Amino acid sequence: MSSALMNGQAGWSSWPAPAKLNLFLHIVGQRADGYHLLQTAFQLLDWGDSIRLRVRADGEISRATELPGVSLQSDLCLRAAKLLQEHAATPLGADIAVEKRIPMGGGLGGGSSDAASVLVGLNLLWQTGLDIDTLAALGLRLGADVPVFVRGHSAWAEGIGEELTAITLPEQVYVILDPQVCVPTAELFRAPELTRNTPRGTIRGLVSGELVANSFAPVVRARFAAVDAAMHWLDRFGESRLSGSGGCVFAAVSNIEAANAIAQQCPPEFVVHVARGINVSPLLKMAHEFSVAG
Ligand SMILES: C[C@](O)(CO)[C@H](O)COP(=O)(O)OP(=O)(O)OC[C@H]1O[C@@H](n2ccc(N)nc2=O)[C@H](O)[C@@H]1O
Ligand SMILES: Nc1ncnc2c1ncn2[C@@H]1O[C@H](COP(=O)(O)OP(=O)(O)OP(=O)(O)O)[C@@H](O)[C@H]1O
Repeated sequence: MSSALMNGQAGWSSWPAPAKLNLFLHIVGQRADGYHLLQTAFQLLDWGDSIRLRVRADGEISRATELPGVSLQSDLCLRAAKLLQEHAATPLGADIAVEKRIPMGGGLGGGSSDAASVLVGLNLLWQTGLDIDTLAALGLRLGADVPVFVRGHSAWAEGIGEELTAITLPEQVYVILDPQVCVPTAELFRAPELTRNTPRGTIRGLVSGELVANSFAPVVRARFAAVDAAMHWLDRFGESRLSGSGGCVFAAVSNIEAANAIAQQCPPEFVVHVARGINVSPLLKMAHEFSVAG
């Protein structure tokens, strides 16, 4: 492996795990097993977590950094590594460190992206040779949002989020507000007041800017006052939207300078991030560089 891909400490390599926004999200039905059918647009961002991986010869899979509030059993990075290890029947193990920037339970897909980066990174480091379709299918067993991060392209999504069509969107700047509330996704999907028959949209509608609604927004705004307040505040600068099941909210702005000016005015109860939409994930680029470096 090229030494340029190692991050200086013996045996460790660093893998990006970008955040996502759901540019819109329509819940259009429900499957017999209770999972919801939706339409959404996943916009990958140039901002996110970093995962560091180090191969172990003894087969152990171990967490090298603490993830507050996340037990070893529920840690998506450890679960991703174990799933790949079992599926590929490799005797190798790994140490996994996460540099967390994406707020947990914020609707920005942090846990899912971390899991995807572990799957893609270890598949290369362990030389298990699984193709992207197999990795995406393994990822889907960990969460509905994992496949888009494995495939590494902003995408139109249907089904439960796994039927993906890569799309190329303008690389827009976004101001993202984190109202610092952890919204439990499963509980939101169970909400009796959730609209489950939103009319279907089209990619053309997305591109023309008609599709901005999120079926979760009325429910989340009614249940979490901080999310409602964040959307009200952001509405002064652009049409605010909810990402995923929340609690993070965002608005598109014309350029970085405008975004930074808005960020500077942000009230202290919200954490603000400025990020740019990207069509291709840095994970995909890293995987390519790694493969080329051999
Ligand atoms: C809201 C979104 O973030 C939009 O991108 C995703 O649909 C949620 O994806 P995720 O966080 O990866 O969620 P998962 O871990 O797969 O699912 C958590 C729980 O939410 C419910 N769930 C999830 C996805 C879906 N399409 N329908 C559901 O009803 C299920 O009860 C599931 O047990
Ligand atoms: N590596 C991880 N990073 C973040 N959360 C993790 C991780 N591993 C397990 N989790 C658990 O998963 C839960 C959801 O985390 P995540 O940050 O992906 O939420 P989210 O952004 O709302 O996801 P989504 O947008 O996919 O619904 C967390 O509350 C946490 O308990």
